[in-house]
Amino acid sequence: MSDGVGEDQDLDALRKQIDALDSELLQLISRRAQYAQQVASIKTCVDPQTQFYRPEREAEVLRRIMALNDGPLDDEEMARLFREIMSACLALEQPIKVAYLGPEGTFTQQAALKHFGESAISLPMAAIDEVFREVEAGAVHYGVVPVENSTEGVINHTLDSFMDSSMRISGEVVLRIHQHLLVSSTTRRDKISRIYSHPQSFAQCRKWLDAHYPQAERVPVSSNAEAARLVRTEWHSAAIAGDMAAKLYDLEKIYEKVEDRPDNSTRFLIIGNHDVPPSSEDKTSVVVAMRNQPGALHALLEPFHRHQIDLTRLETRPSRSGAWNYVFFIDFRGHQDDPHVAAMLEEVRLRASELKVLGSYPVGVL
Ligand SMILES: O=C(O)C(=O)C[C@]1(C(=O)O)C=C[C@@H](O)C=C1
Repeated sequence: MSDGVGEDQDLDALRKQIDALDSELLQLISRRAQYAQQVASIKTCVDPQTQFYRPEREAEVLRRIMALNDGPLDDEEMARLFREIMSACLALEQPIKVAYLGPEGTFTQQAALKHFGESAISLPMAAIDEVFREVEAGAVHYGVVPVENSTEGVINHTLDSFMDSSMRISGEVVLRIHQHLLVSSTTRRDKISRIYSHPQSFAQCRKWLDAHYPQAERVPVSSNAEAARLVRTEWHSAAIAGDMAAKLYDLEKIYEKVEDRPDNSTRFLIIGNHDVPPSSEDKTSVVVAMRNQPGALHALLEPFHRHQIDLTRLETRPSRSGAWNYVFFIDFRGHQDDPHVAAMLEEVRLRASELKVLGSYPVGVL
């Protein structure tokens, strides 16, 4: 049995070691931040209109850290810590403004902070096209919009916005979506007769709700955060929403992770005004219009196959003009500057009635 004295001494000794390491870490992080400041002055010297945020470099930094990591913290955890250090360094160079599909507390805000880190200034927008407009107008540096969910499929509004816009995709981020049943401190838990949520979230939790709350009225609202807000005002209501909304409105989770599929995740796109140079692992997104004739889809896909380019997604949207008979959204591995990708795109351009490259960007790291 321990007398407590030896234990205290062991603890003291370990905490001294931790203090010493923290002092070293502090100095190292400060030196890193100074280097970032020097990088910023070189960038401004070379080009006064420079981009401070460099997605390809950030992806490389995080990938390198994950490859070097030997534990005990896992790779993702370590990358998240470095994500925050880099976010703070970038904020020293230039505070980065990011518009996202709001309101505050949505999964899109969570995705924005996961991608840019907590030092970014995140601004909620009421609709997807507003995010596009803010970026286009230069009111913010970047925008974040959802594009597809593993359970519910593509978010058409985002794809349609790309058809009318000159915005470029500069990154992607995938978020595991966990939905919870939330109540406030005044909710009568045995009397829940109404549940609020966004239609997509209802769809992701349909079976769970049928099994647990078959009688409750399901009221669709514009966002999960709005659902959480409404719960605060009604004693017989609950909301299906995520952690950020729960925290923002101080709600309690009475059931956690109620999504029907355990791998439920949403992919978000980062939109900006600039092309991103290659990193070691990139994806490209294009939108292609084909004439309405037999074999059109085969003609479109054949060059991808011949150049051995790996398709990661293919979506069709109805065209909105005569020229755009079939519109395909295609994602594939590789960067538009890679010679074999550039050659393939040239061939597709000849076969299509229109081809627009939406951007090449690093494959999501976190
Ligand atoms: O390497 C750069 O260009 C930097 O500005 C430094 C740094 C970093 O902290 O590592 C910061 C911001 C950029 O988005 C990328 C990397």
